[in-house]
Amino acid sequence: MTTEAPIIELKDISYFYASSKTKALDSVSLKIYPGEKIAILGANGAGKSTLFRHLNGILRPSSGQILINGQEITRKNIKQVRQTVGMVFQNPDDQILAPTVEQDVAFGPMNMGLSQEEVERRVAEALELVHMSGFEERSPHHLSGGQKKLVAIAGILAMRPRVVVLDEPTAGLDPLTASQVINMIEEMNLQLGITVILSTHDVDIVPSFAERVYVIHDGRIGAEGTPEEIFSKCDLLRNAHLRMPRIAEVFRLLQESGVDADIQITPSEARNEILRLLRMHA
Ligand SMILES: Nc1ncnc2c1ncn2[C@@H]1O[C@H](COP(=O)(O)OP(=O)(O)OP(=O)(O)O)[C@@H](O)[C@H]1O
Repeated sequence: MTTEAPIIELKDISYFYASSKTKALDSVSLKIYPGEKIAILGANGAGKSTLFRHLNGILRPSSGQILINGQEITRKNIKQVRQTVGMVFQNPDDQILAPTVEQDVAFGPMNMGLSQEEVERRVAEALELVHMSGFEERSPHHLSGGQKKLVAIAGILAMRPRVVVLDEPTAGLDPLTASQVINMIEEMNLQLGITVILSTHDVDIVPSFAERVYVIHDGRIGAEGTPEEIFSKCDLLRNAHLRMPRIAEVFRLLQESGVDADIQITPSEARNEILRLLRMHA
């Protein structure tokens, strides 16, 4: 965490869907700092998408305050807010509208009033970043789910936002495509300094991706901390309908069998711990 001011701050946000009489968010407070990689971890129906829809002004809170770059979202600054906070929706079909990939990725930068030359430059750059160069003339609707997701991310990157919010970016993707999408998200954080916030219920992708995790359950923030802190709270995870990462479960089973192992949550830390145990017992 840095000493900089938060780029996103939520103060005591609540949201009530009148149609389903659901309090989807209940006094949610959080702070996101520039350059961070954040995971919002929660089970189905926990409130992740509702939370995200507040971050670029799609929904207005029933109560509480949202500050983007220190400013409340107003009708006047909403365009600027959406250029600061780019949103990648769960279902790429909600986002992809143009007949070709190129036109689709160009949509955002064109709406920003940029010159044709600049739009073309940004489209080429964004497609290269998501490894989709060569797909310019293809119809987005005839791409695979993973490719559609990458085109949707390119469309957001072309606007050069400071923050990218991704709602369940790996949902419905096969394991290889899911890890390619996560790698690509990490690259955009590392190379472009973009703050990344993703939501997921996939506990196995969180440890190697996130620097900080917020656990959301029934519209409330249940915990905040590093992945190590979060995944040491077994009761909290169980109450939130989540679990430990598979790797950590192996170490818990070893502990139950009497092995003096420390619980690890990433493959590389797991390897180090196993090597340590092997050396100890050699
Ligand atoms: N448009 C809506 N109208 C009425 N109720 C809604 C609407 N969208 C969500 N809800 C309700 O609000 C609660 C939170 O839903 P939300 O979609 O934010 O959860 P989520 O964590 O994103 O879930 P998932 O992982 O299943 O996508 C749920 O109880 C849901 O039924």
